[in-house]
Amino acid sequence: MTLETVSTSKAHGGTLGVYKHESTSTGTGMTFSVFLPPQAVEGAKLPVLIYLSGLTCTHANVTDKGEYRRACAEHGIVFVAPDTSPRGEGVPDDADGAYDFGLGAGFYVNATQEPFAEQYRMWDYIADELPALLGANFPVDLDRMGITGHSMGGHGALTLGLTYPERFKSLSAFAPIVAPGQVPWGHKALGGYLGDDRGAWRKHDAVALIEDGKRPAGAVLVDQGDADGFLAEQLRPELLDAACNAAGVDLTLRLQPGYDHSYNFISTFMEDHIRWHAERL
Ligand SMILES: N[C@@H](CCC(=O)N[C@@H](CS)C(=O)NCC(=O)O)C(=O)O
Repeated sequence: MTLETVSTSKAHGGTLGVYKHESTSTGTGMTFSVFLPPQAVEGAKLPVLIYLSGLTCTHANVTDKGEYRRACAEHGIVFVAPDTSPRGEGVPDDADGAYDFGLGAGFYVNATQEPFAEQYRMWDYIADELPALLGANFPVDLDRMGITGHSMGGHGALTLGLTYPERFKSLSAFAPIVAPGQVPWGHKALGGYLGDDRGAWRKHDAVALIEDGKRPAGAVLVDQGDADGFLAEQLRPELLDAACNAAGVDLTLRLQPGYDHSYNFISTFMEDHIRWHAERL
């Protein structure tokens, strides 16, 4: 597992790095960023937070606009931002080049449908390969790992956190797709990657996972802007609220007045999410 360092730069007393490696999950090169806070001194093992990005993003969107570094430096959290899909020569994309499927839209599943099945293996990448890579190359304590994300990445965080509560000890999301089986983005992505078997979709649908008995490691924080243009059709946080209420899952769902779907919203509440994870890791 060789890592290539693309860049490093000092920030808030720590180091922001961008790294590349050849992924065994996707069979492609994958790029991610890591912020090491100043507490990352020789011999330290720090809690780590993985942030999964949304549609159209690479590692760079949250790295440039997420404004997480000051809070991570304060709380001693390592922040990791992976890409949202495999990329590179020969990696298939949406047939029409649409933004909501294919490149930049891996939806954090292992695809079973051709021509995506070989490389679109973002579930394995985030659940297994990336943590192992972090453990081998950075001063992280994998027993103190949390997960968060935005929109499609919020969906990834919720489904991974619900499926592997022993791995992801803290969980939050910004404007997540909570029930892809019930909304257009999810129908397209889960149908395209997993085929027509809706039973397979349920393993990648946070609301269905809760209905089917999965539980997160602890309480869950979700922030959602009420001026988000995707709220009513694609995100539908009320479905998560209802599932959590029925199942006794401790969900803090905050509807934030006036906020949209952008990084202006995410960066506003990022500090709260870093603190949420720091208190639980
Ligand atoms: N306006 C976008 C829709 C996709 C979108 O809003 N993507 C969100 C995540 S779901 C995002 O973070 N975009 C990148 C950014 O704002 O930097 C498009 O049509 O390309």
